Amino acid sequence: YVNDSVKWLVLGSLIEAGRRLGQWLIDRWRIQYCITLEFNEGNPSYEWVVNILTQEQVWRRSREFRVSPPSSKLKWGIKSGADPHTRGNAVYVPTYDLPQLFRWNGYFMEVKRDKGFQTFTPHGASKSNATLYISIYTLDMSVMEAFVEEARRRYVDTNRPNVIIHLADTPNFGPDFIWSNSKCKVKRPLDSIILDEGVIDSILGDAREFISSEDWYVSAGIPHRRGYLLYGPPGTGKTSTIYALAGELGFEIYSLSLAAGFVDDSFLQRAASSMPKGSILLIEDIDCCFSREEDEDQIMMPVPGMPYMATPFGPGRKKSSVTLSGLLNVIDGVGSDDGRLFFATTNYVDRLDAALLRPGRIDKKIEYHLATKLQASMLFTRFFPSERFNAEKLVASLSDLAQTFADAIPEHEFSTAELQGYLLTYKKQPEEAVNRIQAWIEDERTIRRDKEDREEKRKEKAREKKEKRNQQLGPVMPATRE
Ligand SMILES: Nc1ncnc2c1ncn2[C@@H]1O[C@H](COP(=O)(O)OP(=O)(O)OP(=O)(O)O)[C@@H](O)[C@H]1O
Repeated sequence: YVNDSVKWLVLGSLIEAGRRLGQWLIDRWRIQYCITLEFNEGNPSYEWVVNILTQEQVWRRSREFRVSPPSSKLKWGIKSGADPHTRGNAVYVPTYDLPQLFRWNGYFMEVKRDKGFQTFTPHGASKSNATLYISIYTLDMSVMEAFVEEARRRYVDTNRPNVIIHLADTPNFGPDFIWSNSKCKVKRPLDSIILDEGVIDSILGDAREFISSEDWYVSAGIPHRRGYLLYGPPGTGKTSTIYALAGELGFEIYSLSLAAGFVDDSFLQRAASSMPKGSILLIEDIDCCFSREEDEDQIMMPVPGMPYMATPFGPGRKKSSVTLSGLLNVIDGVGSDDGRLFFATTNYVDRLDAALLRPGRIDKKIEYHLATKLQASMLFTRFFPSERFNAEKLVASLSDLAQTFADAIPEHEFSTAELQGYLLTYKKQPEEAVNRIQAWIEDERTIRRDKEDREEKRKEKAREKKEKRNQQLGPVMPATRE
């Protein structure tokens, strides 16, 4: 009995030792003959690899799926030959928690996904940043590059009918987790943007000329970058112009707003440096990082523990955490040798610093205006094209209606977005839209007057509060260093 036990013990030990040796050999073999690539969610390359895995149908043998509504951020839903009109009730996202083996170009590869850790933003939202690991069984390093390049190329091809807009709209807690949200928009035709004649063509021509003259920039020793500032009142088509241009040029947009509290110098720097070639950096509300000394509502807030020191920004004041030097550093660095485009938008051009506006940073400034009569007429015609409306049923012709509509619209008083909003309420009744326009204008004017009165009262109250507080505090010393 003892002999038998010893025999089994020795045999068991031998089997375990053999198993460990086998595992060790497999691990050694993997380390020697396998290249592993890591793709982090929030980095553009994650989207590329997801797209190629979807096209290669790597998920065919997957048995675990996460079900998402189709309206959610569809990183995995971007299918080959993406049809923007396809509608399903749900999207099935393979989880890849177990390694999946597949072949690409004759090479064996393995994909595994790590769910990542849950991060919580100061606003309470949670997000996990997943990581994909792709192991390629080869000694040839060039396969790695070929795979990533192919993934990128296919991603661009897949989304050719669309414009991809990456948004940095969540505070990030990791170095690679910046572009947290991607939207896939159907390309907007340039002629659907109603602007003064030649405006769009001049920007497009300028951008094309810039893209095609990389060699010239290099030989002249000039950084290959081009900056555009689109400024003017809200709702006049600045953002729409950039989206339409990106579609025309086949560029992806990387968009962030300086008004977002979590965007600071370091975030901006990382965001700009994680953009690939052939993309546009779009900074909205660029005026946010310039303080306004003339702001009447500034409330001097006492610094805790130092009653005679004060900071100029009261609670709730929207001031970006990005500094001017941080912003300029990013603009100077954006694609200095990569031919990337930089677009900025603002509603307050007079608040911008001259350092930002100098050529080399902003090369072209385009002003947007509130709608003219001509724009109103063109908008009307776009809303009510003659092919869609049976002219016989209308008392007046569509062109006459467009003219009457335009005549009623005062020049430079309403934005194109406001007119669009009005026309949307009558999208099937062109005559009704014309008949009611005067009443709408009167209503809008009353609403604006009321708003202005309220704003005036609010400012008055803030001024009184400020004076009262200053009297209580005594003289306010500026916060200076000895
Ligand atoms: N000139 C225009 N031509 C066509 N559509 C326009 C125009 N201006 C505004 N619109 C429409 O109004 C809406 C808002 O436009 P958009 O976001 O481009 O304005 P914006 O100038 O960027 O505003 P903001 O300064 O508030 O960001 C969009 O749906 C767009 O289609």
